[in-house]
Parts: sequence; C-alpha cells; structure tokens
Amino acid sequence: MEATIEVTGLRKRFGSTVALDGMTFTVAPGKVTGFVGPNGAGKSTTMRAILGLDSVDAGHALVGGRPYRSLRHPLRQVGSLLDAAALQPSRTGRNHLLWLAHSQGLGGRRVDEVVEQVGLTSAIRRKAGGYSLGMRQRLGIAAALLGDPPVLVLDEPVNGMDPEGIRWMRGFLRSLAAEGRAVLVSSHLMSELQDTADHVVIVGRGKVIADVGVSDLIESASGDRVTLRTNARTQAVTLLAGAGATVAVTGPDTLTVTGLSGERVVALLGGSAVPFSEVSAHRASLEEAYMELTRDAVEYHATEIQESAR
Ligand SMILES: Nc1ncnc2c1ncn2[C@@H]1O[C@H](COP(=O)(O)OP(=O)(O)OP(=O)(O)O)[C@@H](O)[C@H]1O
Repeated sequence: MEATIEVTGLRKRFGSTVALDGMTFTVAPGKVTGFVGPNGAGKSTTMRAILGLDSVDAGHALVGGRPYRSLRHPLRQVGSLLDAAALQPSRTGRNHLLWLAHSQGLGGRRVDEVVEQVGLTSAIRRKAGGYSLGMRQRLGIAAALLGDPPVLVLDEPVNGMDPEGIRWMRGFLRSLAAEGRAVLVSSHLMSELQDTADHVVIVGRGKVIADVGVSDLIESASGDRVTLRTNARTQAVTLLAGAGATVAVTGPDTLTVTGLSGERVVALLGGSAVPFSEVSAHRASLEEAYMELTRDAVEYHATEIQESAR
C-alpha cells in the first residue's frame, strides 16, 4: 500500500460550529508532517475523519488511495493514537496490547517487539491505571505500531511527556519516517515540532493556512537578519545604522541587524575597529516562523472585520 494520506475539501459542522471548512492537504511517505494550529482549529476532527470515526458533510479523506472504512486490514495499514488516556485501568499494559494484537491476528511476540521499541519493557506488566500520561503515550504508540503500518496518525503524542520523553519521541518519530512511513503528528504548539517535522500543515478555523517544508519556512522567516554580539553596542548601532541597516537591540550585548549581509557587517566593524565576538546569520525558530505566518492571517482577519463593520 502507498504510504499517503489525502484530505480533500473536508467540511463538517457541529450544530452552528463550523469545525472543518474545506480542509485540504496531503501527507507524503518518508516524512514527519506536523499538523499545527490553535485549540479548536479542527485537527482532531480531521484525524477522526481520516480514521473513519467521524462522518463529514462534504469532501473525502483517503489512506493509500482508499477510504479508511474500505481498507481490508486497517490496523496493518494505519496506526493511530487519538486519546492515550482511554485505557482500561485494571488491565496491565501488556494485556492491553495482547488484546489488541489478538484482534488483528498477531501474537505475544509482536507485543514484546513494540514494547521494547517504545521503551516500556520494565513497566509493561503493571496495571495501566498507574501509568503516567507519558507512559500512556508510549503504550499508545506501541499499540499504533502493532500492525507495522506504513501510515501513522498521532494526535498530540507528546502531551504530558517530560523533556526526556519529548526528546525520545522526536527521535522515534523521525526514525519511523526514515523507514518510509507517512507520519502525521498534531500539536497546538509549533515549538513541540522543532527538530521533528520535515513539513508542516498549519491550520486555523477548519482550513489550511500554510502547507510548507520546515526548512523553507525557517529560511523565509529568517530573512536577511544578522545577529551581532558586541560589548560596544552604542558604537556598533551608530556605525551600522549610518550604513543603512535597521538595528534592533535584542540583548545586553546582542543586536539584530537587518539590511546588510554578514560579510558587510564584519567589514564595517573591522574598518572602524569596533570590537565584536560574534556575527552570525539569524536562524528563526519554528515558533518565530509560525508567528510570522499566522500574524499575516490574523491581520487579514482584522482587516476583513473592519471592512465588514463599515
Ligand atoms: N463532538 C463535538 N461536538 C460539538 N462540537 C465539536 C465536537 N468535536 C469538535 N467540536 C468543535 O469543532 C471545532 C474543532 O474541534 P477539534 O477538536 O477538531 O479542534 P482541534 O484543533 O483538535 O483542537 P484541540 O487542539 O483543542 O484538540 C471546535 O470548535 C470544537 O469545539
């Protein structure tokens, strides 16, 4: 089966609430695709539609070219984690997985493999009711992997994880994508996807705001800005502003310079004997890039509102 997800023109209302308003994007194999947007943007509803759990008013979602409900062995084709908290608390983690494995015609050996993959071996014979949220997330990922599916749909998998767990999850998701799987991961925090996602689909109010590669997004948000570290801040500001740059003070000994290349900044400082300890091209964080993108969307909405109020 082809490892892809195609979402086309999904529309869904809950009473007067528009949850999905023409949601359209694709998820490619071999990549982690981040699915990001604020609370209520429609991420979970889209994932539920992909997994055939929610009907939609219009549009369609295909996994490997077919609707989920028509897949012959769905759990061998798509693994999902929607709500890690949904567990039978009196059952051990291992029994939870065995029960799921048996329903798919798989045995205990496969359970042991996925438990080891997610690093839960030492806790797997304990009752799941005593698991932390981070451990439940690991158990949920193990369950998603049982059928060794080429497509993974994970709703907020790092929710409740400690920094060590988040670091583990980042590496793990990347390794699953490196095996050629299509991995769709939602988050309401762009920063959670830093160092994980290759591609991001940014959503708001039930539709896609941006569908872009992470490196392109960061490059365009980084602009032609240069970070300068100097203990002669006043001299540097006067010199660089005089050469036509826009200079912002961003720390006690840090300036952000826009409008001059790094080479030109070095040449100007050197020529006037202004001391500095670092000149580097500014690299925006994923969070900054997100703010920049969504700011435009917010301004656009504000203009729309003002105009409609006239
Ligand atoms: N079962 C439901 N009944 C009524 N409204 C719903 C239902 N499910 C979702 N909604 C509404 O649809 C909109 C989209 O919700 P959804 O849960 O898909 O967003 P989300 O992006 O996943 O948000 P979050 O990050 O909070 O999980 C929200 O306004 C939500 O309140």
